[in-house]
Amino acid sequence: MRTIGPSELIINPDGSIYHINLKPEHIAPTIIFVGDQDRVEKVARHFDHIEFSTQKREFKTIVGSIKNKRFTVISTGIGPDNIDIVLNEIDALVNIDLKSREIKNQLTSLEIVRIGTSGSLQHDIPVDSIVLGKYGMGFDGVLHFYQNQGIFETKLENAFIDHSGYPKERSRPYIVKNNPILEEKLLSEQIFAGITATAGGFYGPQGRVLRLSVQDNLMNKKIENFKHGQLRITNMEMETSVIYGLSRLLGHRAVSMNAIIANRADLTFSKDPYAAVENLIRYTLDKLSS
Ligand SMILES: O=P(O)(O)O[C@H]1O[C@H](CO)[C@@H](O)[C@H]1O
Ligand SMILES: O=c1cc[nH]c(=O)[nH]1
Repeated sequence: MRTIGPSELIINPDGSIYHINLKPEHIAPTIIFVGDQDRVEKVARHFDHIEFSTQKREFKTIVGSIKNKRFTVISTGIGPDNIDIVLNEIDALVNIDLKSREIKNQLTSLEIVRIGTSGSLQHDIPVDSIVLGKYGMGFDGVLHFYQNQGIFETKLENAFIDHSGYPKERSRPYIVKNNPILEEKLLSEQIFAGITATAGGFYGPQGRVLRLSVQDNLMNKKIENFKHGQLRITNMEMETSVIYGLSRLLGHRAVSMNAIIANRADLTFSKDPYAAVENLIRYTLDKLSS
């Protein structure tokens, strides 16, 4: 059995894992990811009981329960690179024996739900609505650093690359499906569903122009126009592709839910983004705890 060295799996003196400062007992079967550390308490406000709370850097965690169902809610901060840290460390807490530094024989599969914010790319998906990502489309490149055979939707990727004339000097966009059983639990007629695109930045990588021009100012239009059967790219944010990709590789079940706070096609922004997020928190917790 392979032993994982101290430079690769870093354990703090108190026995917690390096960045997120958690121990195995802090990982509930259902994990909620939020970007903003202040959103952790907004989720936990709905818990009947709170058992633990901690924070290191942008990674704030509260463990609690609703009707005896246990949740760990953790802030991931901004961006796909942070998901690489949080998801690998959470997986290590359940699937690696921290004492022997060996991978366990019996692996645990977690339910992972992102409660995030995002920009809509479609005129008919307005601000303050909710979008569930059936697929994550990664412009970020993180999944290309892993052995990723069998998890990508290659046909769909090729159709998008042909449609958009995606620049060769960027990393190849990759597409990974969510967990359909968890999707069924979370979907309803009240919300939109489609491909959630993930960018490695908020401005240029999402086609926003302030002082700097972008390499291809038609890219958002091409993303908006892409159709594959019934599927289209609904929204853009900065985490979903890596959540879906790493969850598939590690055997976890993930779905990403986003409150639409900006409409990029209409150039509009929510008048009350906090109310939109609160609405998504209530919707998601209700579905997960019923
Ligand atoms: O509100 P959160 O969950 O952080 O999500 C979105 O907001 C951040 C950018 O403002 C990115 O993390 C993006 O994905
Ligand atoms: O447009 C948006 C809105 C929220 N988060 C993003 O990453 N993009």
